[in-house]
Formats: sequence, C-alpha cells, structure tokens
Amino acid sequence: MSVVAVPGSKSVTARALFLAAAAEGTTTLRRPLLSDDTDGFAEGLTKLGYAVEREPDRWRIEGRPAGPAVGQADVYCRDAATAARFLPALAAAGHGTYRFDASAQMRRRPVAPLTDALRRLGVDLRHEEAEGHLPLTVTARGIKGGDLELDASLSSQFLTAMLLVAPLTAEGLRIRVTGLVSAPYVEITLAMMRSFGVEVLREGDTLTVPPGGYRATDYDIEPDASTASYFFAAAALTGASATVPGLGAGALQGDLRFVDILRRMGAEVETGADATTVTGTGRLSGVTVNMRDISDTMPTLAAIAPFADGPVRIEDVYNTRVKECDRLDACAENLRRQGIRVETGRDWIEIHPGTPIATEITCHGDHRIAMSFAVAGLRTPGVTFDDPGCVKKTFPEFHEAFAAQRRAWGV
Ligand SMILES: O=C(O)C1=C[C@@H](OP(=O)(O)O)[C@@H](O)[C@H](O)C1
Ligand SMILES: C=C(OP(=O)(O)O)C(=O)O
Repeated sequence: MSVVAVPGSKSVTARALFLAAAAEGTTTLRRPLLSDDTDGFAEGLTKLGYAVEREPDRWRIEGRPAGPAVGQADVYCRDAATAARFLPALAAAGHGTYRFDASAQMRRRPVAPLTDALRRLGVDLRHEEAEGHLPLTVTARGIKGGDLELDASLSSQFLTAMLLVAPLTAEGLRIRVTGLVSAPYVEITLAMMRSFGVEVLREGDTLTVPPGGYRATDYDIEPDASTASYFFAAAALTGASATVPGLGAGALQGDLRFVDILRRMGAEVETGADATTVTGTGRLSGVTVNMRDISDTMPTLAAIAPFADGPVRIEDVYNTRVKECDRLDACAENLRRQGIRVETGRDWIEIHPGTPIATEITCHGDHRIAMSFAVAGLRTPGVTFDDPGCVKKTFPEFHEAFAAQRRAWGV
C-alpha cells in the first residue's frame, strides 16, 4: 500500500476564500491549496481590500459582509475561472468600480451567463472587448436581489457565483437553473454555504437563498479529488496501490466518483470513512461512461484509455471544450499522434485499444492534459511535454511528486 499526500482542493479553497471574505468575523482556513489559481484568488481578494494573512498551511481572512473595502480595484484573475467568475459577483455586492482581467486563455472562456444575470439584477457591468468575456468592469452599488433564470449548461460556476453572493444581496435570490453541468460542484457550494451559516432552500430546479447570515468559521480544506485521479489512474494502470487520506465517504467533491469508473474497468476500490484506495489488478476493460458530472477527470480517463482491452467511450462532456483548452480536441490530437485510433463528436470521444508511441505531448497550456498524459507515460517510456510548467495552475510540484511516487511504487 502506498499513501499519497494530495494537495488541497482548488474548488474548496476558492469557495472558502469567498465565504470567509463575505462572512462576519475572522476565518482560518487550514491546508488551503497553494497553486497559481488559489494564489490568484487570494491576491484578488487582497486587491479588493480584504485582509488575507497567509502562512503556508493556515490562511486567515477578515470578513466584510458589506463587500470590498476599497472603492476601486484592478484584479488580474490569471488562468483561474473560479476567480474570474466568483470575484465579479462578490465585487458587485459592494460600492465602487472594479475591473477584472485575465490571461489570454481565460479571456477566451465565457462569462456571459454570469454577467447577464448580474445585469438583470441591475448591476452596471461593461465588457471592454468581446461581449461575454473578460476584461470587464463592474460599477457596484450593492445588489437588491430578486428572481433569476440562469443557464448553467456551459459551466456550473455561474450558478455557484450567484449562490455565493446571494446572502450579500438586500432581498436574497431565487434562482431557476437550466441545463446544469458539473452538478456536484453546486453540492460543494451548498454544503460550504451551510458550514458558513447559510441554508439554501431547494424546490426542483429552483434555489432560494435568504439575505444575510454568513458567519466566520475555522475550515479544513480536503485534498483535491481531481488531482487524486492521477494517482488512482496510475495505480489502476500499473497494478500498484494508491491510498489518499482525507478523501473518504464524507468527501465533498464529486470527482472522487472517478474511482467508480476505475472499478468498472477492473481496479479494486476501497472507500473508507476517511480514505480511498485504488489497487490495479492487471485488468483494464473498455467502458462507456457519462462524465457530465465529473468532466475534469475526462482527460485522465482518455489518456489511459488505449491500455483498456476494449474501446473507451466518454459521453456528455461538451463543456470540456470551453476549459483551459478544447479538451476533447487536445486529447484526440495527442492520442492520434501517439498512434491511437480516436473518434470524437460534439460532446463525446471514443478511444480504441493500442500501444501509444512516445511523442511530445502538446499541453495547450492545460494542467490536466499534462498531468493525464504523465500518468499514461508510466506505460510509454520517453513521453515529453511542450509546457510541463502549466501544472502550476493546480499542482506546481506535480512532476516532482509524481516522480517520487513512481519511485515508491517501483514503476
Ligand atoms: O466550481 C468549481 O470549482 C469548478 C467547477 C467545474 O467547472 P464547470 O462547472 O465549468 O464544469 C470544474 O471543471 C472546475 O475545475 C471547478
Ligand atoms: C476547468 C478547470 O479549472 P477552472 O474552470 O476553475 O479554471 C480545471 O481545473 O480543470
């Protein structure tokens, strides 16, 4: 058995930072993720005037339920969609002029359903260049609240942003949601809002959030389940065993369900109260899976798919085309260059069994493409990367940690 220390969850860290900023009192976050996305998020809060004190394993944030402490700020969200989508909502609840910009990669990703929702609530918001994309400026005078319809078919993050800000509005929000993707991320949002004192009422597709009520708390960040997928997949692929403490039956993140796919493919999976173990059995069968709920782990599965004994078909993942890159195309391109037969459609990919040849992986600046193909590289000596450093978005030490794990496994 090999115990793998996986860094903190990006999604939980980003939400905890927002909630801490919005709460009455001082919050301590334990074991936050230290990466480019979360560093960008924390820096964004600092720019908005929140006091964020950072020691490596403990961040302290002073909350301000009235919104940002400064009247003007310029926030650079880097590659982080959590920052680019959650922080403008937080800023809108304050009073001032706040500009948000991001990297070229993040500028290409959509924010329209969020910015439309804010505008419908009366927020003055201007896009500087392309409509529905960063850069944008919010001229905030608080949010009154009310009823909203929200299309979450491109990203659940638009819904999370509106849910998180809802208690800061004067009257609260009632949101009717359509087309939701990545639904488990909304469950993380609701569970964490509850930890900070706010209960959301659910009736079918409608979520009602009362005004007020966030309270500071001490909060432990669980390990990142999407990051854990690389170690679980590596175990399944090589016959090794990976135990990730801190991700057990009570974990918040839907991406832990990736192990159910590995189990269907032949791996042994044990889920304990506070840890999950995957052990490879030497068998990896083909599978057809719907990954709408857990699409950050689509590249993990796609990269190891050639080693299955039958085709691997992944369905209902259109929104992976609007992530750090077009992930369906990036997976297909790299697999084809490795000599693997691949078919793709609007929202699916099918990968046939084969023996990948060593090539340079084109990462498209996407951490998940790099980490996924590093896993598959366990069975393809000589794989290299055009941009290995792109892993900094969520796991700056990935290559070193993965190499150390490999030595521990002897693979
Ligand atoms: O809310 C979140 O923290 C996230 C939601 C998901 O995005 P989508 O809802 O855009 O699929 C996920 O892919 C992303 O990495 C993190
Ligand atoms: C899609 C991702 O990130 P985000 O949308 O938070 O930028 C990811 O981490 O795979």
